[in-house]
Amino acid sequence: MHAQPLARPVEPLGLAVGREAFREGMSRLGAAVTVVTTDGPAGRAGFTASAVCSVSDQPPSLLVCLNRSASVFDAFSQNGALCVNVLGPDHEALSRLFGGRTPMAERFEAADWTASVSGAPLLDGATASFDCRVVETSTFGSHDVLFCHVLAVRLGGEAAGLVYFDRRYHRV
Ligand SMILES: NC(=O)c1ccc[n+]([C@@H]2O[C@H](COP(=O)([O-])OP(=O)(O)OC[C@H]3O[C@@H](n4cnc5c(N)ncnc54)[C@H](O)[C@@H]3O)[C@@H](O)[C@H]2O)c1
Ligand SMILES: Cc1cc2c(cc1C)N(C[C@H](O)[C@H](O)[C@H](O)COP(=O)(O)O)c1[nH]c(=O)[nH]c(=O)c1N2
Repeated sequence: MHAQPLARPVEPLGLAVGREAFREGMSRLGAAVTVVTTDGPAGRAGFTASAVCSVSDQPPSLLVCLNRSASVFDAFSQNGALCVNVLGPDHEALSRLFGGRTPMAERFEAADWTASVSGAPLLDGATASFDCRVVETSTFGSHDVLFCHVLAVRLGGEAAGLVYFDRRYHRV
């Protein structure tokens, strides 16, 4: 039998990869919703993040992508500690509050928090919380990628979550 030639006619893929096409595609990559917090010399801050990912279990580590234009950027880069709080099905309003343009005090007033080992606020009632020390930072495009060593994990009572998909929240 003869092997098929590898070259195939190029199919039109649709949208050229500009900013809009990229975002349109990414809107279909569903992601868990988290509120990432910090506290320390540069003060308390927090923001909603979906660009959070497990890196390695040895050492236990994860990454968070943070836009350098966010109001919280200086606090995160100076404190060097953060907590990733995985949101549950009832946390949609909290996600909106931490999703921008709300004064920091107002964001934190909407929930109860416990100080973690790193000093970053742990969200009471989170599905899971990862208390972290930032060990390395890479700058790429508009974002900094914060590589974090996980110091402690706290699990909530129920394994239920909130996913952002197609620009809407979905309870899982
Ligand atoms: N990674 C991120 O920084 C990120 C992720 C999700 C949402 N957001 C923010 O929330 C707003 C609303 O988002 P939406 O999902 O409802 O609609 P959208 O059309 O702005 O974004 C669609 C998807 O594109 C990606 N995206 C959006 N802005 C990005 C950015 N600056 N850098 C990298 N990826 C980005 C995300 O995966 C997002 O879910 C956005 O304007 C953005 O500021 C940022
Ligand atoms: C569902 C969802 C998911 C994300 C965001 C928003 C929303 C609604 N935002 C945006 C981020 O939360 C927002 O820019 C910060 O709250 C900072 O806003 P201020 O600059 O403080 O107004 C966001 N930003 C970021 O830097 N990395 C991320 O992964 C995400 N993910």
